Amino acid sequence: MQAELSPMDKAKFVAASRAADLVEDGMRVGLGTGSTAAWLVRRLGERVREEGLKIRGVPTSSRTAALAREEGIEVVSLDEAGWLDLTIDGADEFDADLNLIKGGGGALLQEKIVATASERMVVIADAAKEVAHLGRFPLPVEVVPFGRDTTEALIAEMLEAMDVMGRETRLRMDGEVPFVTDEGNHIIDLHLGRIGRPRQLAMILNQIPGVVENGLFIDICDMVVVGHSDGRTELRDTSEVTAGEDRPDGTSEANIFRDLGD
Ligand SMILES: O=C(CO)[C@H](O)[C@H](O)COP(=O)(O)O
Repeated sequence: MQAELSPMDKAKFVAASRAADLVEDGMRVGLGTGSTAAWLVRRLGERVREEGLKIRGVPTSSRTAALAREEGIEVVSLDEAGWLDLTIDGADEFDADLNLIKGGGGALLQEKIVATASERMVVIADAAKEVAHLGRFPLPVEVVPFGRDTTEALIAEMLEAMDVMGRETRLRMDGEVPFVTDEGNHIIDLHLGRIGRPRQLAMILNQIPGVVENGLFIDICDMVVVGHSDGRTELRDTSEVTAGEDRPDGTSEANIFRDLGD
């Protein structure tokens, strides 16, 4: 099956496989949402079945919860688990400071709550997700349905006042109807092009009545596992860059590290 993977899926697969090796027996693990996180959940399911790995998983969406159960992972709520040892999730973009845009899959609210409740957050991403400046990917903002158009107008006004480059706001649709999140909210995607001050933007967005949460993850991610389509993986954290090898056939050489320097 894996011989048929597209180059991007191979990259996602190797990143997810390498991150799955960070999970240890007894851990309470936040399980991300999206196609990369789905590889992680499948790999953890294999480890549960084959190695008898015992973990409690806290999913970040109903989709991930269903997949984790299918894979035989014990699923618990965040409140049952309390503080988590590790969360592993995908991202739409990451920069050199490991700040992120997330929410392309519409699960940003649970993802941010779960990641924030974790001792450590590791992002798994194909190399195309790395950017010099956040904002090429539309920034998702979760809003309550009540007064949605007014909230959107307030966001647009704020973007103008902040002199943000691109200012297009677009309600996310699911066919003919607005996309609805697991919490029953809607998403407005902000097409900004480049976000000069992500920290400020994240704080200001959340001050607007009607905004529930935004997809900027600032100072939350501790490490990014970057996957390449040739099977290579690299680890990024804010202080160093290291690289290793993984194979897209599912076998792992994850302990081979090579220092890439600056
Ligand atoms: O934030 C997310 C879901 O809300 C995802 O992690 C993000 O959209 C990346 O998805 P994928 O792994 O499919 O590229």
